[in-house]
This record gives sequence, structure tokens and C-alpha cells, in this order.
Amino acid sequence: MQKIRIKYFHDDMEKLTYIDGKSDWIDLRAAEDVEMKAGEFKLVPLGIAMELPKGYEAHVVPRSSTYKNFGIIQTNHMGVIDESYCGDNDQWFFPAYALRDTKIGKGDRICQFRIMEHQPAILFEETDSLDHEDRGGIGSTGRR
Ligand SMILES: O=c1ccn([C@H]2C[C@H](O)[C@@H](COP(=O)(O)OP(=O)(O)OP(=O)(O)O)O2)c(=O)[nH]1
Repeated sequence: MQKIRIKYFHDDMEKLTYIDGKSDWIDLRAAEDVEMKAGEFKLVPLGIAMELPKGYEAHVVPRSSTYKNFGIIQTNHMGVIDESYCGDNDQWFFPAYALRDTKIGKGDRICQFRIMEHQPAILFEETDSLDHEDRGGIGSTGRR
């Protein structure tokens, strides 16, 4: 088991739970009641900060049911939490765009995250030709 040091910003928040065997993505909750009008953007606080393991980052995505339940989408599509984002005030946020008037309750599970190892260090080596056949662009393999 990998240990992660976590700070909760509110005493009455439900603690994160890792449900072994079902999914290794961990649900995150809104840390306050949020009301949004259609077309509004808001950074919804998630009420936690973490010290990620060395060599890891975290990826945050919406739950599949988030749009159905709340009518919001995540504006960055996938949030990347850097390893260096580990200060006492580095609270995680969910950037939300509302497509309808909506209410999110404190404690509602709106997104999920997992940790991922960093990619290897990369050195770009410039060339005039990559010496491979073109694959063909977006949609080039057709619809069926
Ligand atoms: O959905 C997200 C995405 C990011 N973050 C936090 C963690 C991350 O480490 C930090 C910066 O994110 P990123 O580098 O993606 O944002 P940026 O727009 O490039 O800002 P910065 O100038 O701070 O790098 O913001 C969140 O809380 N939620």
C-alpha cells in the first residue's frame, strides 16, 4: 500500500476512501455548497491538499454521472495536480462550467482522481524527416 499524507480543510468533511477491488479511482467531494447559474464558471473547492508520492502526479476527471447530476463540465477536461502542489494552502479545486442552473451540495462527490508516475525526462532531437509512412489524419480510417 502506498501512503499519502493528506490535509483536510474542514473537520466535518468525509475522509477519502480507497475501495480496493472496485475501481482504483478515488472520489472527491465539493467542500462547500455551490450554486451556479447556466453559463457560470466556478472553481469548486475540494477541501483537501496532499503530499503526492515522489515521482507521481495526480489526474482529476469528472465522475461519469457528474453531468447528469449537476449539469456541470470540467473546463480543463482533466486536471493535473503537480507533485510540487503540496503546500498547506495548495487546496485541490474542480474548475466547473454550468450548462444549466444548478446546486452542488457540500459533500457531493463530483470528481475522481488517481495518481500516475511521471513520464521519463525528454530530449527533443530536431530532424527534417521522421522516416516513416504517414498514418493519415483525423477520421482517415472512416466511420465503420
Ligand atoms: O483541475 C485542477 C488543475 C490544477 N489544480 C492545481 C494543481 C496544479 O498543480 C496547479 C496548477 O495547475 P496547472 O499547471 O495545470 O495550471 P496552470 O494554468 O498552468 O497554472 P500554473 O501557472 O499555476 O502552472 O493547480 C487544481 O487544483 N485542479
